[in-house]
Amino acid sequence: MSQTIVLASNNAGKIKEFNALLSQFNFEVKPQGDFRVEDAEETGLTFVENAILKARHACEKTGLPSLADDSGIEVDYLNGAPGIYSARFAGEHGNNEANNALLLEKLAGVPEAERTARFHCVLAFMRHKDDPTPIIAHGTWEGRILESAEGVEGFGYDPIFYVPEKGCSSASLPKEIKNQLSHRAKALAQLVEAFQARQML
Ligand SMILES: O=c1nc[nH]c2c1ncn2[C@H]1C[C@H](O)[C@@H](COP(=O)(O)OP(=O)(O)OP(=O)(O)O)O1
Ligand SMILES: [Mg+2]
Repeated sequence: MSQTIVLASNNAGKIKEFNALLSQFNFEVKPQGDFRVEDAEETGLTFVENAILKARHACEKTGLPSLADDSGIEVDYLNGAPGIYSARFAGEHGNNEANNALLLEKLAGVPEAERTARFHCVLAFMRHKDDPTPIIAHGTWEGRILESAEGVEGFGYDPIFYVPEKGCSSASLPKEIKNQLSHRAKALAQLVEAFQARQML
């Protein structure tokens, strides 16, 4: 019998990646949209708080265990912005084109060496809405911000995120490669270790 886990996200790009990344496990992972769960309010001041808020909200609405992802990009030249506000950087939540355009504009004329950035992904797994010990995992992916968009794969900031180890943007990588290298892949590997330590796998 496979256990159902709700994926506490309404982001289609993330949901696709999780489907691929989680296919090796014996869980049935269903996006919260299947249960008509709407976005939780992301009022936290850290990725960790927001991930817990989202996971708790999905547990509350469905009565099932849930996994949430709060992620974003930290740009050194902007002292860490957009960070936890990545999805709403240009104002409208989830407008990737506007977010990318604003980030390129803020970095106009900034030399390559000062364009360093990293993606963060924090995962929170909760067994139920009152779970006092959510499992938290965190992965990062180092790169820098390009001067213009490149590539059509992925989502969000992928077209303007340069991956030094591959010499191209993350939107130019086949999804299998992104899923080996990304902040999300690393966080998930950490989550799996925590599941193993708790004898959940
Ligand atoms: O691999 C990635 N490649 C490109 N961009 C990415 C990635 N991972 C996160 N990001 C960006 C997208 C969004 O601007 C923000 C996440 O915001 P975040 O609130 O966690 O997600 P969201 O509101 O889109 O969906 P939801 O909260 O329903 O999971 O960081
Ligand atoms: Mg969100």
